[in-house]
Amino acid sequence: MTDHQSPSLTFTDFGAADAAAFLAPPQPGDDKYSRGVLGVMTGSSSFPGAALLGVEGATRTGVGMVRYLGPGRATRMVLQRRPEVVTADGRVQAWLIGSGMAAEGRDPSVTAALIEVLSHGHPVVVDAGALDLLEHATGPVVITPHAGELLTLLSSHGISTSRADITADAEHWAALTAQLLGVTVLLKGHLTHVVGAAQAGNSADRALGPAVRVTAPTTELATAGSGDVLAGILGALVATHHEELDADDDGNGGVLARLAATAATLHGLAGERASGGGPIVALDIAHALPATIAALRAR
Ligand SMILES: NC(=O)C1=CN([C@@H]2O[C@H](COP(=O)(O)OP(=O)(O)OC[C@H]3O[C@@H](n4cnc5c(N)ncnc54)[C@H](O)[C@@H]3O)[C@@H](O)[C@H]2O)[C@@H](O)CC1
Ligand SMILES: Nc1ncnc2c1ncn2[C@@H]1O[C@H](COP(=O)(O)OP(=O)(O)O)[C@@H](O)[C@H]1O
Repeated sequence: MTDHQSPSLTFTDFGAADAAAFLAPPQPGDDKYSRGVLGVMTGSSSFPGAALLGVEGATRTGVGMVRYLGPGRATRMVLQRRPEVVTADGRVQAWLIGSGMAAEGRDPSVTAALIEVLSHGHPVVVDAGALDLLEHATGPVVITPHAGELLTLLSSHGISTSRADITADAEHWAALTAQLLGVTVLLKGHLTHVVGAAQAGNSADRALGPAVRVTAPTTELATAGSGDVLAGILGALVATHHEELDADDDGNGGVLARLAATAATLHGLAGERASGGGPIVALDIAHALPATIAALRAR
């Protein structure tokens, strides 16, 4: 526990029925652009695989198009496996940034590109190695830290806690972070906690909510790259729901929080389907997404 006050929120369970509401198929009048284009700036020479994992998560969730902009080796890996991905710059409706990057030692040109993305005003999913750049965001942001990444983020704001504390009291720390930073928080773990936050206002009077909890249906999700796939799933959902996000005027980031909880739910159910009781690798989660989405739509 901690001395830092967090808003008193009541967390409710978010499950398959809630997620199904955000998984409708495209409409007859849709095309790839109207469905939504996701820009992805992820991966590095140290972690090129994270780029592919996020792109697989996004494309298997269903999205009009993915534009991947990253380092050469990661780009080659992405294109080799997913020739559908466009690697030219252009218009997007949402961004996914930071997976497979490390804030420390990040190339200045990469930092500048990430800051430019954040300053465009599009919704952005911010993961791993871009979490230090939140102050540059001008549009809605959802962050996807695990407890260790949240610890680093909070210490950069002068808040000292521990990884164990964050895990033990995830509701508190997710709510405190949402209130402090004005971003929707998806705090990963066996239980994933999501708190929506209004961008506007300051930490003293910021509107928060909804606050929801997603329980993982399998512990096999605890494997390298699993979170990179989750970030891709969320990126696709944000891109394909950009119009609902634009119209979200309830002042507390409600749509973004529900999309985040949908991503965690889908990720868990796909992992469970892929596992069938046995071990999985991260790509298995991505591959199980279409059948998982079909099952949720059929409910
Ligand atoms: N295939 C890939 O390219 C993958 C890339 N990843 C990327 O790797 C970056 C770092 O993510 P992490 O979640 O590892 O960051 P963490 O903050 O959990 O860990 C940072 C570093 O601490 C060390 N560490 C922490 N706990 C440890 C333990 N129990 N045993 C041994 N070493 C430990 C590791 O050296 C690790 O690199 C992110 O950008 C992430 O997206 C990971 O998602 C794993 C897969
Ligand atoms: N014990 C667990 N049971 C169920 N899910 C877990 C467990 N541990 C981690 N996860 C899930 O696995 C994913 C791990 O993400 P992350 O820590 O970012 O790993 P990586 O950086 O290797 O992708 C998250 O979605 C998290 O919720």
